[in-house]
Amino acid sequence: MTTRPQPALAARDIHKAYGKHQVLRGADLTVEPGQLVAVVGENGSGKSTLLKAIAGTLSVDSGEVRLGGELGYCPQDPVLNLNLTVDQHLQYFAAAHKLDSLDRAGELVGLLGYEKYRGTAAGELSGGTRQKLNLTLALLHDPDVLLLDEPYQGFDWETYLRFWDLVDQLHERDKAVVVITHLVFEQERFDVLADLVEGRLTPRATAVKEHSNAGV
Ligand SMILES: Nc1ncnc2c1ncn2[C@@H]1O[C@H](COP(=O)(O)OP(=O)(O)OP(=O)(O)O)[C@@H](O)[C@H]1O
Repeated sequence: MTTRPQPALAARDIHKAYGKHQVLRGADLTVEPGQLVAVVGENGSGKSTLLKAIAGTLSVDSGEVRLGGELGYCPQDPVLNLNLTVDQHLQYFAAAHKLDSLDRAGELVGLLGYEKYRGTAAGELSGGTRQKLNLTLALLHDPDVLLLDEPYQGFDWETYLRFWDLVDQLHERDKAVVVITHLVFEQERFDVLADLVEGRLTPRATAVKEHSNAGV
């Protein structure tokens, strides 16, 4: 008998209603290590609700989420303390994750190109730079499973391309990455597109990556 390696993420039969509005109706999502999955769907179809449910920041009505490693979650709206500087955020999050150094933080700040704002309070940052900090905080502890909710909102083109360099590096290092996206032109970057329709996910292997194991 062969044993399959444990998936990085397995969400099963997730149901979530807001009052009488049933948003998730048995959504399933399995992501293997090294897999890059896009969650696509119309506005209001429940993509952010699904990521919050998987991240555990929103309680669900039923269903189960299993993680094969540490989780990093980049929510759509940055959760920052507007009075704290970029460096203070990095220090506090590093302490919360019990990291020995800020090396990875420095690397990420350099990669996303916002070193000059390290001493600036979050409240004084532009929306795009705040989003860079939001993404940095999600990646700081080098998680195995990453949930990114439209992570490049407000990024200029150069930063957008750097974001994809970063995702490529994570992909190569066998991290599992789930990205909510609206951009049709970037969909070929993914191993799997998962359509969220009527509260359930349906996988499609992307044309260029049909070899990959569509794990939804
Ligand atoms: N806290 C809440 N209370 C009540 N309804 C909510 C709440 N959050 C979301 N909803 C509703 O649930 C549905 C799904 O919302 P969600 O934000 O998950 O969709 P989405 O697919 O991420 O949308 P978008 O593409 O616009 O970001 C929407 O109809 C939304 O109005």
